[in-house]
Amino acid sequence: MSETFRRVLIVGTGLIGGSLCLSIKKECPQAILVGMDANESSLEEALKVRAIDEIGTDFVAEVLKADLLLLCTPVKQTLSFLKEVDKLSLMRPLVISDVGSTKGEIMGLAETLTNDQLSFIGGHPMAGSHKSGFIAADVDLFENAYYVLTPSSTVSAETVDRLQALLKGTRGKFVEMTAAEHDQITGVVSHLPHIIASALVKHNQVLVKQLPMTKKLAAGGFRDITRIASSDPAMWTDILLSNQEVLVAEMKDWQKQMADILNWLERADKQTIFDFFASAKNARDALPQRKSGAIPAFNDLFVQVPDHPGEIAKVTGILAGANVSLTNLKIIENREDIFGTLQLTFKNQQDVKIAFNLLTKDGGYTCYEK
Ligand SMILES: NC(=O)c1ccc[n+]([C@@H]2O[C@H](COP(=O)([O-])OP(=O)(O)OC[C@H]3O[C@@H](n4cnc5c(N)ncnc54)[C@H](O)[C@@H]3O)[C@@H](O)[C@H]2O)c1
Ligand SMILES: O=C(O)C(=O)C[C@]1(C(=O)O)C=C[C@@H](O)C=C1
Repeated sequence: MSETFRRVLIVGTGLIGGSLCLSIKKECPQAILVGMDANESSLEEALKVRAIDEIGTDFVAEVLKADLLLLCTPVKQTLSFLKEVDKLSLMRPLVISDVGSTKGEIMGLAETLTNDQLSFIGGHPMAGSHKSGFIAADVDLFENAYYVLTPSSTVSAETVDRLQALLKGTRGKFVEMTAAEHDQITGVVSHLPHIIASALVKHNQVLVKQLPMTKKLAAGGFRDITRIASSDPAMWTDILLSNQEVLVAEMKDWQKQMADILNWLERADKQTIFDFFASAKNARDALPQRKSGAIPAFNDLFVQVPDHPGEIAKVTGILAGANVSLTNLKIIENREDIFGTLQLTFKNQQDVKIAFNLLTKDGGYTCYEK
């Protein structure tokens, strides 16, 4: 049985770092988890629910004491931390891993580290959300999700085993691959779809200005395909710039595909259009089903409210009357001055269902879940 990590420093206790802390605490409660984050509220939330044991204040001092450093920040920030740690005089071995959505750039840097106390294992759990911060962290986020590891060339198999043992509570499926393979695959299945989702929302905005009803008619299809456009723009800027080469090639390919479809449409080529949809349907239907956990429930309810003073208090009053607590309430932009949308977030799906019934039946509100 290999030795476990005693003191773990997690930098970035947001969605991914926070979810990792929760799953480490579940299976390896003996590990001392020290959190650091630029956002104090994420740290305080994490400490409050004992996802971390301590809040660190001095990065260098904490690195010197840690056995494992988990970098859970946006990709470009992770690169800066790794460069900083490489310069330190470490008195004992330190294993470092990250969770960044791209692997080529970080592994390129990891292979040039000169500090012989460091071992770097790139990591990327393939599950997430459009939400950010510890508030969105979930102990089950990585259940049944692939967890990619890209150990650098000097790292021993035993060190990789130690990391996997610590992360056992994620219930992720660990898989090793090269950074280049990782970036090629995620470029296609994750990064390009994010660009397309955001471009679709931007495309829609033009018509929203001319025909405001566009917003209201955007139903399940538009909402499903654009959910990820609500993700953190800073994180996605880093991802695109970090996987630039792959994405430039993929976008050229995508443009070619769009040009082909445009051509079939202009020529009203019924058979080719049918074949396109049929082969896409077959491929989509053949995707492996994901078991519970990997697709997180967002516990959100969207409520349409008339733009009257006191309307928000009425909604929260109905929920308070039934003892249903909210974890977040957001007013979604409303330019029509007729109805606005409240995004209510609850602790679990059961509360979402109770709130849905109360607000539709007792309150007469129109509610939907995504
Ligand atoms: N969101 C996803 O779906 C997803 C999935 C897998 C991997 N990732 C990767 O995980 C990493 C974190 O993403 P996330 O979704 O948890 O984002 P997040 O915004 O929820 O968390 C990132 C945290 O890092 C903190 N941070 C940023 N710069 C910092 C700095 N200089 N010092 C200290 N703290 C700093 C932020 O305050 C934030 O709390 C990214 O590299 C991302 O590419 C994201
Ligand atoms: O489900 C989502 O919201 C995600 O965007 C998660 C998602 C993805 O599937 O593209 C996003 C980035 C990650 O690096 C891994 C997973």
